[in-house]
Amino acid sequence: MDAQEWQAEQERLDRVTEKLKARIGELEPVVTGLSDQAAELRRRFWEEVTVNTSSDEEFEETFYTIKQQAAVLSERERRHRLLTQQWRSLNRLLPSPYFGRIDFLEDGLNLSEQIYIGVSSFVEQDGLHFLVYDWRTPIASLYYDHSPGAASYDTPGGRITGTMEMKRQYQIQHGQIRNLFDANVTIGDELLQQMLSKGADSQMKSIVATIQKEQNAIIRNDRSRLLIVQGSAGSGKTSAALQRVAYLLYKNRDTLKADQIVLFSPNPIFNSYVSSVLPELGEENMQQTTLQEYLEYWLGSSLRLEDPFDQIEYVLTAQSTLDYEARLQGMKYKASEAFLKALQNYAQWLGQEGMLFTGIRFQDRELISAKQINSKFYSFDASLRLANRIELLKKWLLKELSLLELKEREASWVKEDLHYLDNDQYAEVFGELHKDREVFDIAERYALIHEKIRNKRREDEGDFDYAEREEDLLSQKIVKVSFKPLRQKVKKLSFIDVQGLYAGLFADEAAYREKSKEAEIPVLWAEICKQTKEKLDRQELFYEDATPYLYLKELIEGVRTNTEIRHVFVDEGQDYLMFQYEYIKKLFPRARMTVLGDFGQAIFTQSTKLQGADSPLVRLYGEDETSLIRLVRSYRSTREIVEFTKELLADDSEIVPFDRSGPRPLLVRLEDGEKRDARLLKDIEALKAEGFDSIAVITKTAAESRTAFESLQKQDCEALRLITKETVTFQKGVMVVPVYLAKGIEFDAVLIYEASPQAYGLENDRKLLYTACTRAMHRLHLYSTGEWSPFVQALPASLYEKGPN
Ligand SMILES: Nc1ncnc2c1ncn2[C@@H]1O[C@H](COP(=O)(O)OP(=O)(O)OP(=O)(O)O)[C@@H](O)[C@H]1O
Repeated sequence: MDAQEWQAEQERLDRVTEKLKARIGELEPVVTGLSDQAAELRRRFWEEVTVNTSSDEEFEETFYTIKQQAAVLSERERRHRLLTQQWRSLNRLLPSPYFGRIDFLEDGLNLSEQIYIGVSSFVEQDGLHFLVYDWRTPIASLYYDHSPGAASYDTPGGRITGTMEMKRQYQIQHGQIRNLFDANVTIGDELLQQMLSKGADSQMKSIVATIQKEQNAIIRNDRSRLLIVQGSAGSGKTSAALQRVAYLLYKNRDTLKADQIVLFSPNPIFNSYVSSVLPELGEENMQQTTLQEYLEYWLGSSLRLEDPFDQIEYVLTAQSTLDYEARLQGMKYKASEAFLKALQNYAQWLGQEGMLFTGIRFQDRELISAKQINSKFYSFDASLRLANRIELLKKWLLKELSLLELKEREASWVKEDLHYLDNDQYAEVFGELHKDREVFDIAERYALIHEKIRNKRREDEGDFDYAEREEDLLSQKIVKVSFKPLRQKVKKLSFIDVQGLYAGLFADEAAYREKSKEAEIPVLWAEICKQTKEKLDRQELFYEDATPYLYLKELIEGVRTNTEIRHVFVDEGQDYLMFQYEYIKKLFPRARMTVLGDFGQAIFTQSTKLQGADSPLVRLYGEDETSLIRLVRSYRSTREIVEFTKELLADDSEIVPFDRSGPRPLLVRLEDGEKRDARLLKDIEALKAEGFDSIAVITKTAAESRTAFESLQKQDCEALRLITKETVTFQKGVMVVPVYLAKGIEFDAVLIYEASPQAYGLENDRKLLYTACTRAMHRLHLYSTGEWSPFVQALPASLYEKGPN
């Protein structure tokens, strides 16, 4: 770029910066002023209103003044919100107002427009000229989708075609241009190079300046009900998902609020890792949760749910015994479509017989027995759905409770209780007996007049039957309060013994066949039954039982839904079962779904393929409503690391490294654990000295993490952290972490603690090792105290260096 051109750009930047400053300066007093005004207005609300009710006209006038005052206040508050938002986004623009420019000549026009793109828009005072365009505007997609030449973009009014004459990128800091690139093919590899060669951070960064074309397609996809993104490790799935949230919030800003979007994350630490991207883009965070949290919420507190991390820990660490085999078979079966069908058949069977209820008890007495409930239930029209009959049953129970409550008022314990009431309860009843005495002066005056007009006195404690009425009311209250929990239980449908019903499926094989009409029963069914029941007897639930349990519950009780949510994002989507997708779909009937995942990283026992003809996910909403986007470029790791990790996968997954170079992965074999730890610590020190400050020692399991942590600590490793499933915030530093908790996160350097066949020997371990290694951005080391894992042994020697011991 010649100096003159650079100079011209800097001058333009200076002009924009000046205008930004001026606008911020203008807004500042207005923003603070408006805020003070609104507060003042709220404080003095009643002073501005003269309440006069002496005549109808006065009354009406008072009413209108109040309404007017409220409208003024709400308008001030709205204006304040808008201006504050504007003021904030201008402040965000100030240090670096834009990152891109395109010159676009629209067909049919003879003058090309210079379009500068930044994190939000900045318009001249005239309201017509955009000094900066928000990256989410339709025209800005030119920047992401095209290189100079013929180009087009879509607007709500149709497609605009033309010619892109130039595409330029900027790195601006504190109002100074640090770098300028004229890009001709994709969005400047050079800028991307610079971004990617930086160190890992404790928080994910926004990528708006360098979004790639295929990522832009994900971000702006508006068509499908279900968008599936299958992308290799480090291809920017999570990044694209977060920018997509920002895009949706911008595009639908009048109708969509951040809390109408939910992101399902793989673990709590990931939540913390991604939580700053949207605020950085000036948007509020969407709701973030884990499926576990959701399942626990809907299960209620009666059952303790195993979490997926304990489940995977069991799978990875337990010995191969009959119990273990049965559990694995159980997990597989309980995730299958056959089991889903079995539950549906079971629900049908329950329509005819076998429902289980718990009686309604009160003070050691059975008010309504389970048998009564049962016969009432089966007295309803058998053609009605289970859930509808349950609804009728609930209504009936509430009615019965009202009748019983009425009777209960006469019970001797109620009379007893009357003597022990406190003053507050009396005061409450007094208030109720005098409830037609108004609190406000105006209203009381009105009531007095009314009394005179109707010539009817209001009731009073002077009345002869006051004491009797007081006692009645108090008794009524006492019983009502005692019955309240019963009513609540009925409303929550706790009279259905769902736990018993679920356990009932696991009685014995013959019963199961009858209830579920299932023909193919797992070989170790007896063992599976025993395990499931034992767990339930302890008021616990295996993780694999959680979704089927809730599914059965909903078949009986009716589906619970959340109609507020409009967009659901599922990250690490390969780790969810079809059962769980069905559940999420039902839970959020008005939402569109975006599922992001990588089958190469499917480390849980059961997983869902996201693409291909055999992907069950496509059946969720049907092919017509589903789009699939594949990402194959990997941005996280250096070329050498990607080439190494790619070979770890047995299939021919297409994974293309971004061309950023670094040292080849290092393999270090040591005689024993002690030597390995010493070597590892030395390497950590060397990596720190090189400037890397996010270093992870990755183990296969949590148990191994703990051992590694303790033994490394003994050797005096400073500030080492152990990451467990309880860890909720992600910080930079040196840490020991089991691979399944490092999902979705990245580190400058990754050290695989033990890459021997004992750790990664079975076919199931392949993806674990792959997932662990793909967390590395710049350096990857593998250590072993024995042989190398067969997956490492199979790699061509040209892909790695062998370290000195
Ligand atoms: N267009 C881009 N510009 C700059 N950086 C990018 C871009 N796309 C991805 N990256 C970077 O690549 C890294 C990986 O991105 P991200 O975590 O979104 O990938 P992922 O596909 O979700 O990975 P994984 O499945 O392995 O967890 C991040 O550091 C991200 O900032």
